[in-house]
Amino acid sequence: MALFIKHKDRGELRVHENLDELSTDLVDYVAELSEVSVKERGIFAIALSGGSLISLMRKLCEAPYNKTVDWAKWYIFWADERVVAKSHADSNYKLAKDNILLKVPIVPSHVHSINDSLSAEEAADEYEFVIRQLVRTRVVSVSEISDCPKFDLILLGMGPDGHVASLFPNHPVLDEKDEWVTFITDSPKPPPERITFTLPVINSASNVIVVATGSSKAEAVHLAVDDVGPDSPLLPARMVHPAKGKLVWFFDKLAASKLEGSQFS
Ligand SMILES: O=C(O)[C@H](O)[C@@H](O)[C@H](O)[C@H](O)COP(=O)(O)O
Repeated sequence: MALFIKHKDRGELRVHENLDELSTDLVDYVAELSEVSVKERGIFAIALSGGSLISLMRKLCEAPYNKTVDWAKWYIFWADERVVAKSHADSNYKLAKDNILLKVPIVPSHVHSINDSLSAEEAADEYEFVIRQLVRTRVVSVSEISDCPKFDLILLGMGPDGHVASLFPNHPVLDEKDEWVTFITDSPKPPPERITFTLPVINSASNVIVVATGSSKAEAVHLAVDDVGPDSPLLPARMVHPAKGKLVWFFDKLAASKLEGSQFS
């Protein structure tokens, strides 16, 4: 049975028995956020990441969600993208397109993928420019607390090293305060060139979801969530702290097995 825990300062933790249960809860929660956002502002601006979370979102293409979600109101962005052609197997856009976007009636002009004909630096600049236009037209809201866009939902996976989006441990882009979108050319996870939302953008979102599954993520989950003290490594996932928004972690019990006081090992 799933366990939902309100952590005192790390948001809500949802620990699931298996991937099937996690996936059902995840798509249910995303569908709920979409409904609230469409009711409140007529739009749902969601930023996706790459990795295994996309296959966990596939149930969105099935009943009842394929009929009940207001797909015409969805605007899709990427919290991070690999700088490869859109047709390349490594492309996060291609991953989402093949698994979800082609299977539901999303408006093609609402899908904001990066320009794959540019260098990493140019693509990051152009993507930020696109988001600035969409903030002006209120497709994406503006944060009340920072000079940042306020996405309705940013969906993140987490690597075994605690990276989220393309923000890797000890990388200088973790300190970026001014840019909304930046780039790296030395990603430890291939491919090396990527663009990524910065921490101020992630932490200005209305909702942030982090999904982590499998035992290889257990140590990073512990370091990202538990009170580990200043001597432990500060993982990017621990820096995810939406100032006004809601943070929800979706784990399977393997990923949650090293959480303090864990009943999941
Ligand atoms: O493009 C990417 O590489 C991702 O956006 C990255 O942040 C991913 O979400 C994590 O590495 C988790 O990936 P897995 O769930 O596949 O481990």
